[in-house]
Amino acid sequence: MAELFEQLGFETNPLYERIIADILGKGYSIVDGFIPAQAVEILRTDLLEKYEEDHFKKAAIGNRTNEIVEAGIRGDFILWMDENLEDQSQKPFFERINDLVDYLNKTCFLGIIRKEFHYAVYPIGKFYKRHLDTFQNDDRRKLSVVCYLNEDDWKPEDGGELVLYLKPDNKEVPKTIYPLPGRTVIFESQLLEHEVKPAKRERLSITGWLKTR
Ligand SMILES: O=C(O)CCC(=O)C(=O)O
Ligand SMILES: [Fe+2]
Repeated sequence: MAELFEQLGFETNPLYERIIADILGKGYSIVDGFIPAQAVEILRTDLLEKYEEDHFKKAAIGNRTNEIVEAGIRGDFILWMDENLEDQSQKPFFERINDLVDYLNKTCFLGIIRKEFHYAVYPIGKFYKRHLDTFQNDDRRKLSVVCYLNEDDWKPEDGGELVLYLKPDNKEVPKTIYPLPGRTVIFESQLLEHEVKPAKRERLSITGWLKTR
């Protein structure tokens, strides 16, 4: 394959190849430093500014046209991001995502033509119960992408772990992932149930989906 890519003038990217192999092999990939530290800081400042200006809303369950706020299921606040606004703080993030999407489309025939991302804040004590990132009658979400924007001194005791419920050989194996700044988790939206454990400190992130259609 590498040789064919070479003939086509296509350069293989070892990191993206690792992400693809992870997802195909175990359904998820964790990439530390996917968002460089400086960009994380700029995004965090942007998020907090918008949060303090009250632009966020209580996150709902169901899709965008059928939303129900259920505090017993999820307690985070979100703000949808709009790439077209060309917000300078968000530009490096979207460039990074678009580069990955281009690569996935060239190599995996995933046909990702849409994406949606939102900032999320989990205030202290808030969580998101076990769920799947797909809706009834809507299977457009292929990959879920979560990028953490927490402070550098985030510790395991701060809670807010993402738990992926893996099912190798049909046996359930929980995988706990700490929301460390710059860390990005990519997983199969339709296959992997997951939850966010209660945050013991304000927890900041970007969550999004790479979609077909
Ligand atoms: O923030 C996370 O770690 C995951 C968030 C999540 O599962 C969601 O927003 O659907
Ligand atoms: Fe989710």
